[in-house]
Amino acid sequence: MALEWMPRDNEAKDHSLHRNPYWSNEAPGVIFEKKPLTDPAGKEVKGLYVAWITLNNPKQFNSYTTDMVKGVIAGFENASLDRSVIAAVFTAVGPYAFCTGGNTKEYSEYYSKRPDEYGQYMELFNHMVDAILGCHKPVICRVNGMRVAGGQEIGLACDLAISSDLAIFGQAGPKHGSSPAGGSSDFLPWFLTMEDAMYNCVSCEMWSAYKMKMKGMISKVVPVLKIDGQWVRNPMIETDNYIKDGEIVYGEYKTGDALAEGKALLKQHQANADFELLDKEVDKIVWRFANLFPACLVKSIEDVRQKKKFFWDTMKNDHRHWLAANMSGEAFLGFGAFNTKKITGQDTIDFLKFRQNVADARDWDMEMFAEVMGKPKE
Ligand SMILES: CC(C)(COP(=O)(O)OP(=O)(O)OC[C@H]1O[C@@H](n2cnc3c(N)ncnc32)[C@H](O)[C@@H]1OP(=O)(O)O)[C@@H](O)C(=O)NCCC(=O)NCCSC(=O)C1=CCCCC1=O
Repeated sequence: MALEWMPRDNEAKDHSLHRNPYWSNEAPGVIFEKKPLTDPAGKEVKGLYVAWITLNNPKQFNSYTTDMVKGVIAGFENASLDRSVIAAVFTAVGPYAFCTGGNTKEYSEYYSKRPDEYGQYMELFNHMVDAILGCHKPVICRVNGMRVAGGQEIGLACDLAISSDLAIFGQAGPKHGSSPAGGSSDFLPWFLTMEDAMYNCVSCEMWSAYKMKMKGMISKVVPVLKIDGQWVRNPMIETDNYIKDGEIVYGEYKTGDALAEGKALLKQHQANADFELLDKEVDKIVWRFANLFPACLVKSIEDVRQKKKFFWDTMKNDHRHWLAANMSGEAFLGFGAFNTKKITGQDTIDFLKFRQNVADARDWDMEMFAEVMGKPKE
């Protein structure tokens, strides 16, 4: 006799935390989808899914608004708790950007000079990073375009990145009034050498996908331009040569006429980018994961993730407080300058004048701020 006599409740419970209030197909928003798992021949596997969490704000380069942050949290928390989900894919709409971070319009027009409001926002932002790092499914960043600022931070929180070769990677904070304290300063030194992490974090220079692949920050780069039926690698980036005149040129921007030609070709074709190869690579990884023991897989992933979490968990509350305070000073100026670039014709402040004012121990009042901001054009 077995144990049939023991009372059992066999009705499957619903563990999903969220009922999609922050998901929508309307931009700006976050799209949450459960796509069927497919085998290498493209055949659907019954009852198993991949959760796709898609940032949908292409007009503003998929920057996340406050409500979108909530949508991302809901997406990862539901994916984590869904027993039919194999992996989560984090991506965005369109051929230009995965994400360029916080929405600078919201930052400038609402959060600047409201430090407590921004502190509350940062709690949501930190929760978004925690939801990615805490998702009990493998998380793949499908980098459909540039991954900049907070976009780089939420991308680095993912377990693996597969990238379009048109993507660029970097930070924008020190140029536009913030610091890469949404994860990059904690994660990047794990991905790159300390020297590279330092420079990429602070310089606001954008590095190509090929360069980042070479440096080990992402898993795979694929072309997305298909011209006359042929895949064409990013025409602005050197990929055919490794060394020129004793310098590593692979992954660097071309120069002179070659760069101008590349730019023109990109301008002509980027809008019609084809993500077939990108999706194939994502599917390949998901299929590999689907054919591993789920518990052993996620335990292994979370053991590696823990190293990223170590510094993030140590620093995240401090980041929240500093970023809140900063919203009344440099962030007011930096995001204000970027947000008013169409009014003034310049997207940054006059940094040297600002430093001169600081050197003269000037009060940080609106008079001093006005001296360094652009002026409305006639
Ligand atoms: C370098 C850029 C990312 C790309 O430059 P470029 O290719 O020249 O494109 P643009 O013409 O600048 O941008 C195209 C349109 O998109 C709008 N846009 C771009 N990014 C944002 C954004 N983040 N929010 C809102 N709108 C955005 C841009 O205004 C253009 O619109 P238009 O109407 O003119 O067509 C460059 O775009 C850039 O530097 N963007 C700003 C990046 C930025 O500062 N992000 C916020 C950084 S701070 C952050 O993310 C943080 C995260 C958590 C921790 C704290 C924190 O600060």
